[in-house]
This record gives sequence, structure tokens and C-alpha cells, in this order.
Amino acid sequence: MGEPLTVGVDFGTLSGRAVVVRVRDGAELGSAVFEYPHGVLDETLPATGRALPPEWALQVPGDYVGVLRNAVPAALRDAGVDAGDVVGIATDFTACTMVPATADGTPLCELPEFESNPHAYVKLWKHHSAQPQAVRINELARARGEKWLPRYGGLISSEWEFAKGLEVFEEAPEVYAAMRHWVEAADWIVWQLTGSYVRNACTAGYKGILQDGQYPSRDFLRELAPGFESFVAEKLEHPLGELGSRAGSLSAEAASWTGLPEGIAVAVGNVDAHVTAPAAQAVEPGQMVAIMGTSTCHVMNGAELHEVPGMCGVVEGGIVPGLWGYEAGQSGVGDIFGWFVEHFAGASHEELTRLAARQEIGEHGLIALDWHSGNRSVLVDHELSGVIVGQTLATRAEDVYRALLEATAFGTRKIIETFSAAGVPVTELIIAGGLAKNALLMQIYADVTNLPLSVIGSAQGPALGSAIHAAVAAGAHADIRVAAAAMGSVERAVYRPVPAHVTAYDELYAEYTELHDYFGRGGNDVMHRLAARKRAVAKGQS
Ligand SMILES: Nc1ncnc2c1ncn2[C@@H]1O[C@H](COP(=O)(O)OP(=O)(O)O)[C@@H](O)[C@H]1O
Ligand SMILES: O=C(CO)[C@@H](O)[C@@H](O)COP(=O)(O)O
Repeated sequence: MGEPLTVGVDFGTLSGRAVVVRVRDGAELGSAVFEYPHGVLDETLPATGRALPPEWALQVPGDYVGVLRNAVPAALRDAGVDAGDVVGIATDFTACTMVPATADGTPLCELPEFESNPHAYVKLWKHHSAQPQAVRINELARARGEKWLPRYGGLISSEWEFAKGLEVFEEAPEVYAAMRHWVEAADWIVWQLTGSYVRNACTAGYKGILQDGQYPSRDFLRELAPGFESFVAEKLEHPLGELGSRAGSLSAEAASWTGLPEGIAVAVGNVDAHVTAPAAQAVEPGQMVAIMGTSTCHVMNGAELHEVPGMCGVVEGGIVPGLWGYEAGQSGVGDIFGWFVEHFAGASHEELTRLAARQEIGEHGLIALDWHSGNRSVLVDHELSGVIVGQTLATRAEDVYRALLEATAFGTRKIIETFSAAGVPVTELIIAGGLAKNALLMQIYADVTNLPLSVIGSAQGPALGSAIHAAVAAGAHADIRVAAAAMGSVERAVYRPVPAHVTAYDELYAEYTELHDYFGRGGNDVMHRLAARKRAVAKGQS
């Protein structure tokens, strides 16, 4: 018998990664990645070849099982360990990513009668076509003075369970009728591992509008859409599991997929962002973790409840049991840089970064808004879109690239300032995720926010966070705080703000704020009009 180990599995937007970790000190002994064979379905549905409407983003649930079958055994091989030493497994997922399922958890898209129906597939977090439903939810909640609304900064997102659920109810009644559970993928994967469904407290709170033990009322739902009043009772409600607790034991079938011992602890599901906090040892109030990849999520604990305008939510026990967990985010970050590289730049991220790094602040004469995937915080509006002001015939690809990097930093500053103004001060900014590797981007964030940046010690923050949760679920550490101290890691103040840069960026940030409020707070509604026109044209074509 060797030392106790755990396995953490992070289900991202395009792939799943497994990491094998030593419980004593968090040493990462081996890892492996499995790319989802179907990736993100945002253009056509393979089963029919038909085009998907704008803003759609679907996935195929079988791809997630592929991660269990491939990445977990490969990570064990990479670690060269005896699988018999693994005492627990935990998973984290993108969110809100929803699986419409039957009573036994079968995704509807796996049934022959539904394979041609796009609504029967997984709706990925960045499936943004339920914005009209989100707008109606928000208007009605505001008019009725629903007391849960301020817990979400005053706005419910189109990414979440109710907006996406209402979209299915209205656009695919046959799918809605056949769906017994509207399940977070975070819980669906745990269901595949254990054979039983446990709903995690994190997504139930942030994405499922569960506050103080209550979901939105039947009355509210009836007024929203007659017939939708039983959504909570019939599709959503399910016993909850606290973060870090044991959801069940690894089933014989899942043991055969993964090569892990049958019966080991399986932790309650979790979200990729929230699970990263213990991996970065950021479990105390004021320590904000920005998980920067395709998108950025900002998560932070607080000792008290405050209502922060435009935050994604505040949930008791949403990150660590016993504290209020706050979340905010930017729907597009690396995705925006990737979009520019792929379609316009003719050069790689590295080359553009190298050229952009030579410039002085303001040299490119540009200012951009980071809304190419909508605005998650603090405007919570996925019909907002990207802007680049100041282009001339002299503008080069690296200029635009740098302006886009800066725009996302301004977006993060807007979030930090909004938190601080609402009585939730950010005392430390800790960066996790794939974008931490871009040193120019990191220095821009330090200069724009005027905060020293700490960087997580692991390149696989979410997977390590899951391994930490697995250790707690297996009883190998007393709780998440203790496990984070033993297994997490962070390097403090890796990037420090340069005073002259801070001053220069203060001026550009003021320009960003002007544009932000003009386009995002009603000064000019052109982005909404363009989105409506795009939808109408797409509808006419289908
Ligand atoms: N050197 C780079 N600088 C800035 N962005 C990058 C760089 N390399 C990749 N990206 C962007 O990072 C994103 C992927 O980040 P990653 O953390 O690996 O993914 P995920 O969020 O899916 O876990 C992509 O959107 C890609 O466009
Ligand atoms: O929205 C959340 C968490 O609430 C994320 O899961 C979502 O932005 C996806 O994150 P990634 O960009 O794949 O890391």
C-alpha cells in the first residue's frame, strides 16, 4: 500500500482533464486530457446536418463519459501509481451546463425519438439564446419585488437553469414533457459515477435560484408562463449535497471505466470556478480568485451577506461551507483573443503578445469593449457585443490584440470596483487558469486594477481543487480549509503594479467606463437592435 491518493477531474468547455494527486501535500503525480469528440456544437447538429440558430451552444453527454473512460486511466498510467491507493474521486464542471434527462438520468438526445431535436442536447454554459426569457424573468421579478433577485445582483442570466428551462418549455414542449430531470452536468457526471442523483449546493444556489431553502414560487412561474408553474416541483427540485461531502460510492460500472477501485468516495459535484478557490488557498474573505481561460469567473468568500449589483450571485456555502460565496464573471476573455487570432490576425497569440508588449500604454490609440460573448457582470446582458474605437489605416493586428487584452482587464476592474462599493472589498487578486501563462496580460491586469497579482501554483487549478474535495469526501482531511492548506498552493505578488502604468490606465479606464455606460446602460440601444435584427433574419432563413 502506498500513500493515499485522490483523482480530480475537470470538465471544461472543450475537454476534460484528470489529475492524480497525493493527499498529504497535493503533489500532482500524473494527468491526462481527453478532448470532447463533438466539441461545442454551435453551427450544425450532426444528427440532422441542420444549422443551429445564433447564440446556440450544445454538447453531447457521451463525450463526458469519454473523459472518465480515457483521461482517468491515462492519468493513472502517467502517475505510475497503484490505482488501489486512490481513496476518492471528485469532479467539477462548467456551469450552468444543463442536461435534459429521463428519471434514470438518460439524456434525452440519446433516445432515438429525440436525437434530431436540438433541445434534447446539453445546453452549454455559453448557450446564450435564452436572453429573451431572461429579460422576462427579470422584468417580472422586479415588478413583483421577488426577494431572491438582489441575491443575483438584480439580474438573472440567460446562462442559467430557469432561462434555459423556459426556452425548452416554450420552444420544444415535447422535450419538456419527456424531461423528468433538468440536471446540471456537474451532477449528471456524479450520477454516472455513483448511480444516484445528488444535486450540489453550489449550482443549485448560483444557477438554480435556490435561496434560504426556497426556489422561485409557483405563483411567480405561473405568471411568467402559464403551465411553467410546476417546473421546480417536476423538473428541478432534488435533495442537495453540501460541497466537500460524499455523494456516494464509485459504482462497479464506473470502476470498470476508470480503473479505480469500486466503492471509493465520490464527492458532491462542483463548478470549475468555485472548486479552484481551495486549490489557490483562497478560502478567506477578500481573496478573489479570477479563473481566466475561455471566460473568466471571479469567486470570493465573504463573512457577511451583501448585495452587489450585477454579480452572478451570493450563495451561503457556495464555495466553502460556513461562508457566503460571491461570484461574478466575464463571458468572453480567452475566447475573444482566440476569435481575433483565428479570424483576423494571421499570427499566433505568442507573436501578437510579443509585438504588443513593445508598446507604451495608449500608443495604439484604441479602446475596446470586451463584450464579444455578451456581458456577464456587471450588466448581465448577452445581447451586448464587442466594440473597438479608434481604428485607423495605421492600426495593426497587435494593436487590436493589445486593446482586447486591456478591455478584459478593464472589465475585471469594473467588477472589483462594484464589489468594493457594495461593501465587499477585494484585498487580494489571485489568478488561476490557462491565461496566467501570458505575462503581458498579467502585468496589464496588475496595472489596470492597481493590485499585486498572486498566481496559483498549479496549472490545473480546477482539477486540483476537485482532488482536494475528493480528499475531504473520503475523510482524508477534516474539511476544505484544512485540505486547502495541505494540498493547495499559491505564489504571492508575482506581478506588481507599476505606478506610471497605473496612472496611464486610470485615464483609459475612464474612457472605457464612458463607452461601457453609453452602450450598456441605455445611452444607445444599437446593440440590442442589431441582435434583434440578426435573430429575425435567422428566423426567416430557417
Ligand atoms: N498565449 C495566449 N494568450 C492569450 N490567450 C490565449 C493564449 N493561448 C490561448 N489563449 C486563449 O485561452 C483560451 C483557453 O484557455 P484555457 O484556460 O486553456 O481554457 P478553458 O477555459 O477552456 O479551461 C482560449 O480561448 C484561447 O484563445
Ligand atoms: O460560468 C462558469 C461558472 O459559473 C464557468 O463554468 C464557465 O464560465 C466556463 O468556464 P471556462 O471558461 O470553461 O473555464
